[in-house]
Amino acid sequence: MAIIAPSLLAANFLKLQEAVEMVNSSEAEWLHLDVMDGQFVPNISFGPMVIEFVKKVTTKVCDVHLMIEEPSRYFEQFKKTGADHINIHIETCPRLHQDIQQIKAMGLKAGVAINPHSPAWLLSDIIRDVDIVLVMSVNPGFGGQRFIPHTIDKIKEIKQLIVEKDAHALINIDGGVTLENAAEIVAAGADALVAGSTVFGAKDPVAAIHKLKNA
Ligand SMILES: O=C(CO)[C@@H](O)[C@H](O)COP(=O)(O)O
Ligand SMILES: [Co+2]
Repeated sequence: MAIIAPSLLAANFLKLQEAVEMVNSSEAEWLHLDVMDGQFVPNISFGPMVIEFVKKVTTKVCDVHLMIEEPSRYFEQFKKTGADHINIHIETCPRLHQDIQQIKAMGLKAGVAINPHSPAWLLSDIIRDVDIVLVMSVNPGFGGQRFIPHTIDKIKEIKQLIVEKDAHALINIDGGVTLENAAEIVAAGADALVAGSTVFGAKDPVAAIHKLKNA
């Protein structure tokens, strides 16, 4: 069964506490928090101040996805406000190895996120150092987009790389995950699924999480 990480980006921001409490009452293990800076991605979402309040209510693991330029400037701040995982993009980090070591030295799990255009082999020399690979199955910046089909092959390639390199990273898929495609994504090798609109757009979000988990 996959780990489920509902993305708060799709919640009603006027009712964030209700959204976090709904996730608390569900079978989800992680809470995915999308931080966007209007530079690396065209959208601006929320930052450490919001996460600090979310952390006071959530009982789940805080999986922070940094879609920002020079993310290392903010590692300390995100740790302080409650991140358990910090995911950074391979596309924004010229010193990725150093940044990953820094996240782990703070006692957090380190994830590397990879955009749809970046090939799986780029992970070859970092895969043994990371706890999570966050595979973007949409172009980052917005919720509610359609899953890019070639991600399925990419998941298989990354899974193979993990086996070949005797690595232990979890594969987390982010973007366009639905009740219809979740089973195929898990069958390809995904360990975790981020879901924004599928969860928060559902009439019964707790049931949607249950269905994703059992996909
Ligand atoms: O990082 C991102 C988007 O950039 C995601 O985490 C989205 O928030 C997922 O939303 P859905 O595609 O599930 O609606
Ligand atoms: Co995300």
